[in-house]
Amino acid sequence: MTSVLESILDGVRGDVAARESATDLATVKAAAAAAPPARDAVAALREPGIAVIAEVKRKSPAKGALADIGDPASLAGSYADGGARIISVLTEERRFGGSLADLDAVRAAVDVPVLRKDFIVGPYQVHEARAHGADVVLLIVAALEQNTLSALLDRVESLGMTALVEVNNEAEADRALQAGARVIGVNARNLHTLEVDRDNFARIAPGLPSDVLKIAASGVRGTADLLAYAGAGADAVLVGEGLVTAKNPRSAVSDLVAAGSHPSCPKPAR
Ligand SMILES: O=C(O)c1ccccc1NCC(=O)[C@H](O)[C@H](O)COP(=O)(O)O
Repeated sequence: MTSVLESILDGVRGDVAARESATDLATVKAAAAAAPPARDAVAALREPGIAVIAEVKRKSPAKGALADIGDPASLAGSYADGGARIISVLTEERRFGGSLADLDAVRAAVDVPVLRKDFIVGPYQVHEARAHGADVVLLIVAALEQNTLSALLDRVESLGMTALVEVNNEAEADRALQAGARVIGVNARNLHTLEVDRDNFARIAPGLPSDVLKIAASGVRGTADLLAYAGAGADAVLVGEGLVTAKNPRSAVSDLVAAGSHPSCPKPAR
């Protein structure tokens, strides 16, 4: 049976092929080269306290419609005002309702680094990300052969961006390290089954080198989850649903930021 991830990837490959036949790689590369330099996301993640990466997420395969986000720039502005260190923008269209136009709008609205959150399958999307102002690009280990993962990571870094390499188990974490990942996201959500296991981070993070930045992704509903992830060694949490469904996204972010910088919060393990 086709897993959720495989079916997302099938759609993404078709969409990338269509965009590439409209605008060729050379044109996208030139636009990327002309873009202002990428912001330093690693420095942002290394600031004191647990970093909050706040996501612009309209819908998802797991939950369906989450939020009617008419103005992603305004939402991103609220996240940044609340203290988010990085804004994550889901650009996948079919299953998440995102777009590169969302990335453009968010890039223009905030000064903090912006993550292109998508299902990257090849170099075209990496150059596209840079051309649209992304500073960070997500690479999902489960979606990529090892040689492709290593090549894409090198390409992301060669464009001055940071690769956030996502894993869901120890074998994927080993592959991320082998590829040279310096920023690893441990997703609580299994992208094949959509099952969320918040203990996943605590199982995997202790096996990662101390100089690797560790991001706990998915399933953060409030400060208790942030504190649990911090106690297990997280440098940052990545939050989507909990923020887009909040009555006041700015205060939801600032509550998380306050919890993550309170003296009683476990310090990032670096
Ligand atoms: O969110 C999903 O349903 C999903 C399904 C399949 C692949 C990826 C998916 N989500 C991407 C993410 O990693 C999350 O958007 C991100 O970690 C935030 O998660 P949450 O805070 O639980 O919305």
